[in-house]
Amino acid sequence: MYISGAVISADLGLPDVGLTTATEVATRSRQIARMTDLPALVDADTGFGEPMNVARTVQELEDAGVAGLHIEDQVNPKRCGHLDGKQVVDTATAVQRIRAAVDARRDPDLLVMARTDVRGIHGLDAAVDRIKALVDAGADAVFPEAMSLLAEFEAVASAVDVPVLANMTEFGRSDLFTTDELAAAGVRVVIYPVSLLRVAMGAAERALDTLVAEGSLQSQVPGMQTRGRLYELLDYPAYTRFDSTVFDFTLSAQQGRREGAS
Ligand SMILES: C[C@](O)(C(=O)O)[C@H](CC(=O)O)C(=O)O
Ligand SMILES: [Mg+2]
Repeated sequence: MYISGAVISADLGLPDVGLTTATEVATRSRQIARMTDLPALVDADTGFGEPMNVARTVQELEDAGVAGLHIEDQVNPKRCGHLDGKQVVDTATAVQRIRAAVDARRDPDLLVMARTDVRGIHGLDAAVDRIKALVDAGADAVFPEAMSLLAEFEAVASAVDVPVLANMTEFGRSDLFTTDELAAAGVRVVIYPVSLLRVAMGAAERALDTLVAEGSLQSQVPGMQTRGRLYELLDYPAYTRFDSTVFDFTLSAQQGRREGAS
């Protein structure tokens, strides 16, 4: 399960250009990680400062309950890896960030993933060299950003022994390869970082247009998550052990109230 920096930024009404703080990302990560038993991988951007800040970021995220995080080699202010005009730090600085992250973790199982944005600036060969240096520095997995061809993933996967991640973000540099295609290219982890935000916000905008056009959301109801499903996800029934009235409503009672009101 992936916790996206771009989505945390959007959630705060901010562009994804390094404006969020480590505290905001850790707080949101804690809220998300507690809702699932799946391992959570969080986007730690550049680590929020110098290598010493990277160390503190790693511990804050570890305390938030994530299973792993990735640190990238962009300069600050960072930007979406699929945009033009990115800049990266030199290899020594990138390596220092990863070393700081690896040394700072207290849980040896916390996954430290190194992301490199070099591909979009200096090309694939330079990206592969950078990735090898990051793995030598202790990275447990790698995230080659803004790749465009399957063959590029293959080149990275055959250059290192650690798992390789593919970023299948829409409207980016890469075609949206299938998981089978990526697996055949040696990729072991795939993220769809902003996809559910795009799906949900696409639906929200269409619903608002409908409300303006039709004066009601009635026609949208079949596409909505039901009240029952939401309550199931939030585990309402579990709270009846504290207060038996918490979950004593029925849909027919609601129906009755509606009819009574009309
Ligand atoms: C993966 C990513 O870092 C993110 O924050 O989710 C972004 C996603 C995006 O902007 O599409 C990225 O830089 O690729
Ligand atoms: Mg990001």
